[in-house]
Amino acid sequence: MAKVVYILNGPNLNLLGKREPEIYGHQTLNDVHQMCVAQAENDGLDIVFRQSNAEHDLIDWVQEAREAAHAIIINPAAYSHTSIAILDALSACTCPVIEVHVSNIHRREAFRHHSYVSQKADAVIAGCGVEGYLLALQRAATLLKES
Ligand SMILES: O=C1C[C@@](O)(C(=O)O)C[C@@H](O)[C@@H]1O
Repeated sequence: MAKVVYILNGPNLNLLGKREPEIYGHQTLNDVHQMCVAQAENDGLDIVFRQSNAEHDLIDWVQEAREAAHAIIINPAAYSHTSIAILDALSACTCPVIEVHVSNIHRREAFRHHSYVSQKADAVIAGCGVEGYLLALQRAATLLKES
């Protein structure tokens, strides 16, 4: 049975490709989904790919992933900087957690420099554009081969 990686996306990432392209680039979330499907196939992984603008959806999906996923890749978007609830949900998981940000949050406004989620994340990828999702999947594949 293939191992399962949940890829969860937070608020406003549905606007990827349209929203501030000078920061987030021109590829859409659907493009990212397709790229992830292709890479996961190569690595023999199954992915569950979701986006929500609602914090409670992300918490429910992390709780679902706690039972169903072998690894979690999450771009919590603005909730990275505010959500102790998402941190708590992730902290209840024993599988690897990889945090992704399309932009380099450390080169942006000061309020983006701190992420609650990073306290739990095994790895953080920021500033690699949407390629960051592929790097995260690659890392998840390595960790899951080791486990
Ligand atoms: O919505 C986002 C996207 C983001 O997580 C990124 O992918 O670069 C960075 C966050 O600060 C921002 O709120």
